[in-house]
Amino acid sequence: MSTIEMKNISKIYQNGTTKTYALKDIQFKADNGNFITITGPSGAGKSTFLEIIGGLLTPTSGKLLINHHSYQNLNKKEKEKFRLNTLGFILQSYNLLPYLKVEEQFQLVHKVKKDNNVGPKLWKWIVDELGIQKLNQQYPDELSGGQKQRVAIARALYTNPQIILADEPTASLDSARAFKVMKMFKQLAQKDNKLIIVVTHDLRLTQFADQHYQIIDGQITKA
Ligand SMILES: Nc1ncnc2c1ncn2[C@@H]1O[C@H](COP(=O)(O)OP(=O)(O)OP(=O)(O)O)[C@@H](O)[C@H]1O
Repeated sequence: MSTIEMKNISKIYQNGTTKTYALKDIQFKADNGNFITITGPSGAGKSTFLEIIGGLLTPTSGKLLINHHSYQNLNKKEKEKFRLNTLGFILQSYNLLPYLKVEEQFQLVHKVKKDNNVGPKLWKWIVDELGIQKLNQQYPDELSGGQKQRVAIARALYTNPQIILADEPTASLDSARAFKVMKMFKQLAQKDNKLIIVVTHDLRLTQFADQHYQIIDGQITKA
């Protein structure tokens, strides 16, 4: 069972004397088995929201509960363990290592997390769904933007995370590919009981989600 809960989360960025109120008193709860999309205009706070859940950013105030435990109370090692074992993060920048072939990108993940990664059957399904079967021997700079994005999605799924956070995971994909990825996420939530949260500009993607939220001006509402 994986649950994320945000209680009165606010985030203020401060640059010199300039304050930006990126998130304002957010209340949010999500359970495993759900595929959730979050849309909103540019600068509304979507990435900030996702990065706080993923532990990449610390909120200015409020509480983040993961599986009913306070994330902020975990020590550094426990936070690293949670991120490695439970979380899959698909970032806007693909973050592929330029000197590794595609198959080596996955092997590297395996070196870092040896156990409880995806089994061969699920991995084959993921690779087929993403259409990356033939890319194993390519280096990132030999791939198109869409191919890089699909490899980055596969890499995040390799560790078989319970919670998947994705920031604009289909920005470089054409509509058909983007919809295929959404269907894959929906299936992973339903069949493998994962919690998947996708932040996107693309309103068409919300049709695949179990729940859809909007973030506007730092505030979240269920759509
Ligand atoms: N490191 C930072 N320092 C200062 N302000 C920031 C920082 N990161 C984000 N902001 C500001 O916080 C607000 C929310 O930004 P955020 O990136 O979360 O929005 P977003 O909805 O993800 O936007 P986009 O869709 O364009 O990626 C914006 O006003 C942004 O300019």
